[in-house]
Amino acid sequence: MSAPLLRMTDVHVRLSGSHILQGVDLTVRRGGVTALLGRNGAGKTTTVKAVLGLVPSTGVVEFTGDDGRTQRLSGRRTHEIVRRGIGYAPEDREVFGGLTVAENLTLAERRDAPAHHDRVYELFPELKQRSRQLAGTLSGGQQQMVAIARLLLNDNQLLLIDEPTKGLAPLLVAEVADVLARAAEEVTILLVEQNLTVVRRMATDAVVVDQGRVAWSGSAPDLLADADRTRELLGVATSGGHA
Ligand SMILES: Nc1ncnc2c1ncn2[C@@H]1O[C@H](COP(=O)(O)OP(=O)(O)OP(=O)(O)O)[C@@H](O)[C@H]1O
Repeated sequence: MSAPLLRMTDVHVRLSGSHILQGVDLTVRRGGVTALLGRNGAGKTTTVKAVLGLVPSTGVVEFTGDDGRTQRLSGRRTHEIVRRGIGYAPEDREVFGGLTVAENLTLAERRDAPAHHDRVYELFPELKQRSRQLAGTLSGGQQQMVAIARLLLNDNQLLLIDEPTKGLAPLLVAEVADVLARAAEEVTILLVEQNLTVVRRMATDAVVVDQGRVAWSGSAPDLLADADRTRELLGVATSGGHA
């Protein structure tokens, strides 16, 4: 069996004197969408930041790229980690509102690698139509589309996407879920997501974090099919397929 794309082993994070991650062990399988789930404050964002070297951590984070080489990410600087082919869409999207859609994409180009504008516009024809529109005037869902499109511009192998549907109205949630589904056809995704309808739609695998530790991991459909377990782990009901 080939190595997982990403493996975290016994990762600890301490911030401002608090022990936030207390030995996280998780893997992200190549080719799927792994949902990173958990209650508010469980440690999901911190887990993603630990992969990227955005918070100080101990433990091991390993990445096995398409070339089959396993590389240790822990201890490396964020720009080196990103250059390995790991894209990040943070919770607040960070789209440049005063720039056009096209300018937002151009800014995401990496100097040392080809950028795939054609691929992005093919995947998201809406962005082609709106390429001259200021990103700040886009809907929340469309801004999220720009944020994800920027990640697909480069040859990333793993996307870390943090709560892309947070604070969006239901119609926009559906729009963003479409965007994610299109992105997932191209690249492996680790998705922090509280909306279980979105998780149900695309997640192949799930990891549940609770109080800085992994409380459950396995098949996402299996988890969501088990209403009692989902309620116990996430504190939400799954009846009717809605979060
Ligand atoms: N810089 C920091 N200093 C101190 N505590 C922090 C810091 N950053 C995060 N925390 C705490 O770490 C815990 C985990 O935060 P994290 O953002 O990883 O949770 P989360 O699972 O992503 O939550 P949410 O779903 O609410 O976004 C929280 O209790 C949070 O208050």
